[in-house]
Order: sequence, then C-alpha cells, then structure tokens
Amino acid sequence: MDEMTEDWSSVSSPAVVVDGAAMTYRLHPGGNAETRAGLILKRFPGRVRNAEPSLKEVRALKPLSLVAQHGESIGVIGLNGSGKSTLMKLICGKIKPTEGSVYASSTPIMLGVSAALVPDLSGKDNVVLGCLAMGMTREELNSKYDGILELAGLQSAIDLPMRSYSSGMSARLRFAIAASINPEILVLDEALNTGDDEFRGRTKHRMDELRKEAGCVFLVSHSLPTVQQLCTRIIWLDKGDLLYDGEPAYGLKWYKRYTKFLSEKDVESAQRIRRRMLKELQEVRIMHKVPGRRKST
Ligand SMILES: Nc1ncnc2c1ncn2[C@@H]1O[C@H](COP(=O)(O)OP(=O)(O)OP(=O)(O)O)[C@@H](O)[C@H]1O
Repeated sequence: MDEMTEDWSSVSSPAVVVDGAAMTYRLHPGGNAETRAGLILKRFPGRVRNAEPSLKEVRALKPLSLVAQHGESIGVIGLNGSGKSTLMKLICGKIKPTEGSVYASSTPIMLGVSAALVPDLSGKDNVVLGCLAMGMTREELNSKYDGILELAGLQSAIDLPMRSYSSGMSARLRFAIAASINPEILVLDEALNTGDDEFRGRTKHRMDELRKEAGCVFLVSHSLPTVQQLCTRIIWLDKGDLLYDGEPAYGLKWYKRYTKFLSEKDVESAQRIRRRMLKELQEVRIMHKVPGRRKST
C-alpha cells in the first residue's frame, strides 16, 4: 500500500483513493502435490477432475476507481463472490492489486482482531488481548477499557469464555474492541450482520462518532437495513464490476429489484438492471498532480 504523500487539503479530504485497481487471483486447482490434500488426490488421478495442477485465474475485481472522503461511511453491497472482501483487502493493504494503485491517508484498520482473540479466555481478557494486539499501550487500554465493555454491552457474559458466545455476542465484542482505537479508516467486513436492533443502535452511535472525528468507515454487509441505517454512501459490486457508487436510497432500490428478479429466476430483467446501472455509472478519473504544473480543469 502506498501512503499518500500529496497535500490534498486544498482539493478535498480523501481518506482512500482507489485508482484503477483490479485483482486477479492465480491458483493451482490441482493443489500442491506435497500437501496432504495433494497426496490424497494423487492416489485417485482418474477420479478427480483437474488433478493435474494447472494455473487458473479468478478475475475478482475489474479496474475500479473511487475516492472515499473523511466523514463518509460507505456500505459495500453485492451478491456472494462479487468482490467485496477483495476490495476491502486491497484498501487495507492485505493484498496488492494486480493492476492500478490504492492510496490511503493512514493505514486502514480492518475489524480483524478476531485472529488475536482466544475462545477459552473471557470477554474481558479478550478485550485486553485484542487491544494490545492492535498496538494499544497499557495506559491507552486502561483509559478505554470501561468504554469498550460498555459499548460491547455484554453484561455478565463478559466474564464467560468467548467460546460460549453466540455469533452476535462475538460480533459485539469484536466491534467494541476494533472501534476503540479511533482509527482514521475503519473497515468492517460482515462484522455487524449478526447484531440485533439494540446493538445496531449502539454501532450507529459509535460510527457517527468516528465519522465526526473525521474518520472514514467501510462496511461490507448483506444486511440492507444495516447499510441503510448506518451508511451515507453505498458501493455495489457485481461479478467484479462496480455497478453503483452514490447515495444509498437509489442504489438500494435497484439492488433490491435486482436480487428479487434473480431469486425469481428472471435473469433477463436482472440483466436489464445490470446494464442500466453500468450505463448510469459515472466514471471516476483520478487526476495525478504533475509537479510544477497547474491542473487545468
Ligand atoms: N484467495 C483467493 N484465491 C482465489 N480466488 C479468490 C480468493 N479470494 C477470493 N477469490 C475469488 O474472488 C471472487 C470474489 O471473492 P470475494 O471474497 O471478494 O467476494 P465477496 O463479494 O466478498 O463474497 P461474499 O459475499 O461471499 O463474502 C470469488 O470468485 C472468489 O472465489
């Protein structure tokens, strides 16, 4: 990930700039012959299709440009496999685009503390662990600890081992930990889908606070009410294409129609909507400043 070095203050205040970024995964469907799975497949060569390793490519994201400003909360919607997580990983710098570039005004934080959390430890202990894993100092942790427990709102369950939590309870805890470090850019991938209405209310409050502190939040979600309630803008991805980038009401209206047609197996009508969205999409072009020259627009 390239950190932005330009002075954007005179133009606007972008938090993330995606400049023609695309992602193609390359993989060997036959697997590595040295792995356990590879050895098993080798014993049944005639029965397993594609047992011979051959390079396959998955075009997860086609070239896409967008600018996310400070103060925005952006919902990322789309069917399974449409490229949402891939875009988030590119934004967080977890993977490098195979084309184009991604710039961020500071390192985006993905709600990724789950990896550091330990199911056998209590919620409280996991708060300590998660915060330290995100690089918080002891002093910061002490000052924020009570606020995190309050935001998680797990009451007495906070003393129970995390393995006893429902997915909604785990989501509360993970969100409370991740949102505690006031990240300038926060990426929430599916984290809030399992929360109930009460938790969504708390989340909205915290997300509004983050945005007011000039943060920028990306929220990947299949829950349209969540996106509608929490986001100021939506991005709709479909089979690696950007279909919509704009205010939520209009995009969600067409997305709901699109998914309804697909569920009714009316592919023709769904395709019509897809074409319409692509036609209406206003292409974003990232202007690169040339040193010593004025931008002429
Ligand atoms: N590491 C990987 N290697 C190969 N292909 C991948 C990899 N990760 C994702 N893909 C493929 O890229 C495409 C986009 O996947 P991605 O996870 O970004 O979609 P998504 O919109 O987040 O899906 P979902 O809603 O199901 O989480 C899919 O076809 C997926 O199979």
